[in-house]
Amino acid sequence: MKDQIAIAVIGVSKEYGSSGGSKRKRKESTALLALENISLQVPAGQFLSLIGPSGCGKTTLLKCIDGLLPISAGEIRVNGTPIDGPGRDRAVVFQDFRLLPWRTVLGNIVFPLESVAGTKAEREAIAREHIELVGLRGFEDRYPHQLSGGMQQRVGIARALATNPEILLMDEPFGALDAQTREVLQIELMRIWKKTGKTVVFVTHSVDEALVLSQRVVILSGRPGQIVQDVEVPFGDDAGPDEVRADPRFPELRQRIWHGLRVPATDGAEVVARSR
Ligand SMILES: Nc1ncnc2c1ncn2[C@@H]1O[C@H](COP(=O)(O)OP(=O)(O)OP(=O)(O)O)[C@@H](O)[C@H]1O
Repeated sequence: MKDQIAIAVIGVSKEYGSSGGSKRKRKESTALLALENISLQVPAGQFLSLIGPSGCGKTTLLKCIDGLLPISAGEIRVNGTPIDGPGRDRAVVFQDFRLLPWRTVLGNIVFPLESVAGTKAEREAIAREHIELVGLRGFEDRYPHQLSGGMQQRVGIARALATNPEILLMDEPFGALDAQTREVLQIELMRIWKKTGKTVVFVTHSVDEALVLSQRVVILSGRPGQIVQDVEVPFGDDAGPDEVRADPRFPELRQRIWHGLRVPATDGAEVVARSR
């Protein structure tokens, strides 16, 4: 299982505004090359972070892997099979949680299970297991507006995991949270990742967050996004945020990633990233 390739991105490019209409019309329209010739293999169970300047195509790549967005060139395979749309083997966690406001915590987590076979009692039992996993026992009957941002994102993570996808795609999941909540959820996510063994692709703007969480950091250039560096993170899966930051190798790695982020965009886009 460990050496199996969960996600293979093979020579993928993505151009927005390039489908439909005549060739001349497409050229005249505002076609935009977001990703260019991305190739990436993610072994099963790996925690990989994608980092890059704003607008470099991180979300686009995540959506392409999810199958939500058609690609313009190349191929994406999940467990060796080319994808042609979203599938139950993948789930996404969004920055803005995207919970159903009229449903309780339990109702939100049950929701994706409703299209899956099983009785109501079975679905609720699975949802309760995941409520427990993300530390929300006792909050089953609360509505999203009654929860803090951090708690809402715990629901988002539980909902994504409830259908037992093999791959978790996380699009800046902690970007909307304050620094303290963010760190608490980073620790929680590490615990959940180790317990579930999911393959995780995690988009972030934060170099520190990428280093604290991941086994590997892939750096994209400014638009069109291309892979400029692929960095193995050596701190080990059991190192918490404080230990990672205290590691003598941390400053050098951090510097190396920052350097990678300074590769100028071919279209002159601004290079932006956050240190935390
Ligand atoms: N639906 C769309 N139609 C046209 N262009 C789009 C669309 N979605 C994204 N883009 C453009 O594609 C480029 C990549 O966008 P994307 O959101 O993937 O970048 P990102 O790296 O995730 O950005 P950020 O870090 O700011 O969230 C940007 O220039 C964006 O304006």
